[in-house]
Amino acid sequence: MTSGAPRVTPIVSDSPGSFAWGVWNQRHPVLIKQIRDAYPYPPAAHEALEALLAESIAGDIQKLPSDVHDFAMWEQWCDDQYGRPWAQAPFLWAESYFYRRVLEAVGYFRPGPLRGVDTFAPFKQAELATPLVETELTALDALAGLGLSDQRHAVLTASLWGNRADLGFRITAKGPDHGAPEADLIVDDSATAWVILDDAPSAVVHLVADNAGRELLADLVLIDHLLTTGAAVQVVLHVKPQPYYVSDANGSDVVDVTRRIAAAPGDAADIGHRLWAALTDGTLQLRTHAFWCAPLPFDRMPTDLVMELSKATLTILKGDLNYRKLVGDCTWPATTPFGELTSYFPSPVAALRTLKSDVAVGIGLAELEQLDASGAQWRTDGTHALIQVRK
Ligand SMILES: O=P(O)(O)OC[C@H]1O[C@](O)(CO)[C@@H](O)[C@@H]1O
Repeated sequence: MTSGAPRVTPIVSDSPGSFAWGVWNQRHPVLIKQIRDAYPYPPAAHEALEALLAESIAGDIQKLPSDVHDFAMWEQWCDDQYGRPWAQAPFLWAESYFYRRVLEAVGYFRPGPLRGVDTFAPFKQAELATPLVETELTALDALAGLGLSDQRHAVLTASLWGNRADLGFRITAKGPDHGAPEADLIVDDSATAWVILDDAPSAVVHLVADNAGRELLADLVLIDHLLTTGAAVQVVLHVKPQPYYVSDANGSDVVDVTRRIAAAPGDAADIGHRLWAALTDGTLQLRTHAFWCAPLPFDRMPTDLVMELSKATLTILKGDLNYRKLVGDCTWPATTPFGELTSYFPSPVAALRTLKSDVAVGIGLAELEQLDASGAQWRTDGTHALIQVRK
């Protein structure tokens, strides 16, 4: 390298005190305990979970057993990481693989009574039962009385800040998980997103979901708004094919949350029934793909997914992990243009993300200096957010 520019490298977890290090050493021990307590797993599952925890904190990365259904896929995705210390593997790669190994430890894909039972369902269900959900559903009564631009602002920002409610993050997060007064939207390109939709005669929006529970609830309200106002003629909602990153949404979460909205009093019930009808008639399509749980950035998306997303008028990517996969989980200078890093993406793209990991791009220099000078953990504590759009 001849220039003096800083070298951009993948984020790894080997630096004690770093955010990534804390995920393995502080967050995961709590998470593994929560998983062990969530179901009456047999002794072998408890042992496998503890062994995975020890391996991932201080050991080398072991392969999945060769008889698992997705062994060949992981051989393709493995990127030569097997046999390396976990802490030296790219953080993005290692975390996704960790969640696959959790499923292996509890026998999620193995024959038996708990086969296919969502490892994280008890956490997701508890979140849906909180009084906050009731409050949020009641607040929907005020939506219809707003003008279009206020409605747009309300549904988009609810979907954005809903991302703060993720259950993996809550394990070590300190602040409140709702209506944070200190919350700060660092970049707001939302006007561009609406222009993209308004300029298209029959817009089709793809929304790549993140968490179930309150985040998915807000995403579904956004989807209903897009469909009822005609901003989109069709929405395609992408969810994970299996339990992942604790609270990531899968198909049954969409059904549960839609039912929960429809069962509420007031305007929420109408929204819930409209969503149910849209799912039934295909105006709202539900999709999944193995790649959504891959340990890889989106510039390595397989051709079938590229083809599918290339039909989108706009793809909305929710959450922190999708953001890391979109821009690359690397030590980018935070002023690196968002449009430059996402130019490969097959459609115009909007990222709605609260910051819960070190990666951040597309931030103005003055703003960045101010944030850094504040002394706050703004990149990781979930108090800040971005709405970034590339046409
Ligand atoms: O649910 P989200 O917004 O994708 O956030 C999950 C985030 O939590 C973490 O798992 C913490 O490790 C991040 O790695 C990840 O980006």
